[in-house]
Amino acid sequence: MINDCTGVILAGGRSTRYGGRNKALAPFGEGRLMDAVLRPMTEIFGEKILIVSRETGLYGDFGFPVVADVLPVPGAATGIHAGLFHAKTDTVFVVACDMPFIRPELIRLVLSHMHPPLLALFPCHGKNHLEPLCAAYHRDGLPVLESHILEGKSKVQWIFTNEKKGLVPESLLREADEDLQSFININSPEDARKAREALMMFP
Ligand SMILES: Nc1nc2c(ncn2[C@@H]2O[C@H](COP(=O)(O)OP(=O)(O)OP(=O)(O)O)[C@@H](O)[C@H]2O)c(=O)[nH]1
Repeated sequence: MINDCTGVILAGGRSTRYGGRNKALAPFGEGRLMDAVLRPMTEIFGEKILIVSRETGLYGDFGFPVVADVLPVPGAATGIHAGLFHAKTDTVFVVACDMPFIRPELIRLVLSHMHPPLLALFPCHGKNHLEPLCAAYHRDGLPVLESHILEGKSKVQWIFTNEKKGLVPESLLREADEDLQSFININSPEDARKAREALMMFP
């Protein structure tokens, strides 16, 4: 178990592409989509997990603290900001509530490369495709994150300067997760249907 880091699950989205029904609570496997994300996260972080949302009343029955966004700008970046703001550790590992195939090995790999002076560390695969919603962040990045969000910039992967930003290359990622399934995310009911099928074939 990793002690000096908090696992943060982003769950304050509007699920527009999911038809407006909260996808975090959608049935998935033997539980809900959120349960599928919580399982690998608890394997790594134990009790040290925060669920971050605009509304804090939605997730009380998952057994983890639910904390509220701090900035009034909707978006995943605001959730990351709130995770860093509320966490009691300097480092957080953030994952979206719609990434049910995230592998504990991948989380461990990313965190093993998170060292000063990095403020953010992103998995990188394909043609320079960064994964800001499955990444590690340091508390010292809060001010820069906050000012960019308030300026209306939401692409977290481009907020940090090159010296403060690290990338975990695809070759290393594949050692932890050969097919990079960790990065599959569920946006629509059709995505969920395909993922449930995959789950039945490869439980
Ligand atoms: N805390 C918090 N999380 C957010 C917010 N907006 C999005 N998220 C989360 O960020 C992750 C990625 O969100 P998206 O899939 O891009 O957006 P979404 O709102 O969930 O879905 P769409 O409305 O279909 O775009 C999901 O885990 C969301 O729950 C927000 O304002 N606050």
